[in-house]
Amino acid sequence: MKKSSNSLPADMYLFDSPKTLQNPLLQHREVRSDSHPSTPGKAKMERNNHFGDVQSRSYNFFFVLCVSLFILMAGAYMLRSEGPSVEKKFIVRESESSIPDIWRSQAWQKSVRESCHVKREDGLVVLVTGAAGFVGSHVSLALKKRGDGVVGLDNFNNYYDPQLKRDRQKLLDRHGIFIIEGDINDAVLLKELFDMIPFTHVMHLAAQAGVRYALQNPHSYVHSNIAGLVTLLEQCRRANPQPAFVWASSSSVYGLNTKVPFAESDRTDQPASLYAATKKAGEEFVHTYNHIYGLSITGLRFFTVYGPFGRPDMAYFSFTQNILSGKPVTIYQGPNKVDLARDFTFIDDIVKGCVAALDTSEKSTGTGGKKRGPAQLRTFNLGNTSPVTVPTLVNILEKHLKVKAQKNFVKMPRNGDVPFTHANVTLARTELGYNPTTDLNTGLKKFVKCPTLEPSA
Ligand SMILES: O=C(O)[C@H]1O[C@H](OP(=O)(O)OP(=O)(O)OC[C@H]2O[C@@H](n3ccc(=O)[nH]c3=O)[C@H](O)[C@@H]2O)[C@H](O)[C@@H](O)[C@H]1O
Repeated sequence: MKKSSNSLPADMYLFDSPKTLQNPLLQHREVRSDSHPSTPGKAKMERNNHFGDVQSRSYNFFFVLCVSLFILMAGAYMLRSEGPSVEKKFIVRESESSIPDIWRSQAWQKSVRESCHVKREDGLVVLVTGAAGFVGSHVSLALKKRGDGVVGLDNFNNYYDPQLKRDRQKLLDRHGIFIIEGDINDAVLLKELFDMIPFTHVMHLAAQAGVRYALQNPHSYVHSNIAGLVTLLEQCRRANPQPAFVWASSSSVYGLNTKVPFAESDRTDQPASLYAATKKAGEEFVHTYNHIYGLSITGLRFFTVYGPFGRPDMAYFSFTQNILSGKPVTIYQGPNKVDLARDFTFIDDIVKGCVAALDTSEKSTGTGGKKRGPAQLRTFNLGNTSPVTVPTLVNILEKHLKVKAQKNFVKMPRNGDVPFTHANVTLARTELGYNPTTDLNTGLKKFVKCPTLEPSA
């Protein structure tokens, strides 16, 4: 068993410039209404009354049919269009003829190769998906700083302010990490990339995150967390050499499980949200790829990760913005006004868990799509092991911000939330040397100092 000794230098938290972060839920896609069916002509009806009646009735029928079809199609389109237009950047290229010139350019290929350059003995060569995201940017930096080769892949979608992702990209760029702007559903891009670089590992962190947003845009979860995952796994199983695959599942897979603390062997067949259902589905898919193709796979169930450079859609972040701008915070409560609780886990602890998972991954056993023997398949909880209630989270924020919060307590809506999470990390401790050391008070103090924070507009 190898243990990770990675630690993160303080300068990884420095942003180029503070930015005001927008609420992604306020963005809407416009619905087109300029395509009406054409009206049937009158001329033939006037030439023959009888035939005209029949024809008129069939024209009327045809007209009603067209209008009904139009309404159905418009309705379907409007349903798909709710919420931010996260889907607009999705690209599914089907042939090599559609490869953009830039990928063929020497400059682009040089950027990819240099980013993947390994600077330590036995260093890894890692593709990090979601590298402009919260966890992805931190993990990429940690790997690069110890001498591994790292290239990122991110579609820079607008689920939350893409400027934050661009700021992370600039930081990674300063450390020699190139992020390819592309989608995990783009099989042609993936093939091109794997043909160029023999990745030893894939750290798959790209996902449609957020529990409550799944009510508004379920398709984006299916697209990223299921279709995108399968596209990436397809590429990994065909690759020669096959990389070891480490990916982000979620504490949300425990769903309605009431046995605490949550252990990896507990029930995960009762998801409470569509987000959870897609992560659980992902766990089933990776099992299949391990079984059929010999891919070495490690799934990490993250428990409510927070910290500097974080996600503005999460409660600790949006609460901070609201407190700073004098707006109330809405605190959900369970039945009988029971406080909700989360096993909030600080980003540095999560990064150590991710790096340790990469370091302890065994090689995949297949080559070029054929399994040669059984391969490693693991699942670990990465949590903090000490749940904290949401009102306590707000109290800690008030203390560090030195501002009193206006608190609105409301009954928890039926939005996919679960009342509490609590990780048992015995397995990760034993096999990864995982040892979370940052309590919520210390972690939020670091978060509040992050220069990206500004009051909400
Ligand atoms: O571990 C995970 O698997 C997930 O963690 C995270 O989900 P959650 O644990 O739901 O975090 P987060 O939104 O910060 O809400 C925290 C608490 O505040 C409560 N909450 C939230 C909003 C609000 O307005 N009021 C409120 O009380 C809310 O009811 C909850 O009790 C990731 O977003 C998700 O992508 C996934 O990774």
